[in-house]
Amino acid sequence: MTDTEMKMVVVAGAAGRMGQTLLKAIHAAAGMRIHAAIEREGSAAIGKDAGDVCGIGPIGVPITADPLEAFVKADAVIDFTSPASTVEFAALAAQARIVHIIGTTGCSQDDVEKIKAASRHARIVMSGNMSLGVNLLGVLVRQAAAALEAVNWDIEVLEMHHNRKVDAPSGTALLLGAEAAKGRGIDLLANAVKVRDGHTGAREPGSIGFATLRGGGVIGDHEVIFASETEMVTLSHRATDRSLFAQGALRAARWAFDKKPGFYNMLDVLGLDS
Ligand SMILES: NC(=O)C1=CN([C@@H]2O[C@H](COP(=O)(O)OP(=O)(O)OC[C@H]3O[C@@H](n4cnc5c(N)ncnc54)[C@H](OP(=O)(O)O)[C@@H]3O)[C@@H](O)[C@H]2O)C=CC1
Ligand SMILES: O=C(O)C1=N[C@H](C(=O)O)C[C@H](O)C1
Repeated sequence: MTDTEMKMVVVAGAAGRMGQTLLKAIHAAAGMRIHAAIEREGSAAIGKDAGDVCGIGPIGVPITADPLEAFVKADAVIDFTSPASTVEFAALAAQARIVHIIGTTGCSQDDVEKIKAASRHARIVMSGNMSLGVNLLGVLVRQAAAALEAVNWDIEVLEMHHNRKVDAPSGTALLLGAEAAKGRGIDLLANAVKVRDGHTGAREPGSIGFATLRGGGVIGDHEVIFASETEMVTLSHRATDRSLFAQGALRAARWAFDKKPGFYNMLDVLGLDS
């Protein structure tokens, strides 16, 4: 391992589902070190050893609520937290000139603009899904949407997640919807139907519909359905272990290390056609 490789990594939201998964993945990764682990001010995890929190035993890294101190000598921060904290961390990552990997979903357009502004000085990779499979699926959805013309084929995106998820539709569903819109040459925001309730009227031709299911411990299921009068094509992905997302995030951090400041996504990291 040399100074030209990713080493010192900060985990934001260290006590969360993804935070714990990331701590374990970084601890096991060749050449990478858990430089710091941070949580929200007032969290019950503050002061605890990050290794104890994620179940690998003590590693001598206490969880703190001081992101600036954590970022200053770090190479990267990996952040699966909440929109407000992610916007704050992007500004601090820019100040510290480090890599910022963002898995947080549910960010508003305004949040994304602020994150993009921070990417003038930070190398930021942001994606609603860090897995190879979902990003490949996105490329396939774009191709299918381009090939199956809107006049005959309706597009619906269905997702199911665990009962603790707080945002809807999922970041992945929106990523897949965006790829479908790209394939059709339309704007997703102007054509998305995210809620149906009551007397909705007939389906708007050319729209892209979203349906959200929540229940149990489902890690992440997604389907993109192309439906015509006479046939149906379904492209789908199922995540069966959260370590999938952590491995994608580590890959993104390594990739971003020698890049120029900028706003990147997983298609850039994976070298898939964008
Ligand atoms: N892109 C991808 O591939 C994936 C994205 N995700 C996304 O990642 C995010 C987190 O998911 P998940 O781990 O399941 O959620 P959790 O709620 O389990 O974890 C989020 C953690 O972040 C903490 N947090 C909130 N605010 C701050 C702050 N200001 N500073 C430090 N820590 C903070 C939370 O603390 P507290 O609970 O005290 O608020 C919590 O411990 C979600 O947006 C989810 O959709 C998840 C999986 C894959
Ligand atoms: O909150 C989750 O758990 C997940 N969130 C991401 C999303 O919103 O798509 C990715 C994954 O599906 C798990």
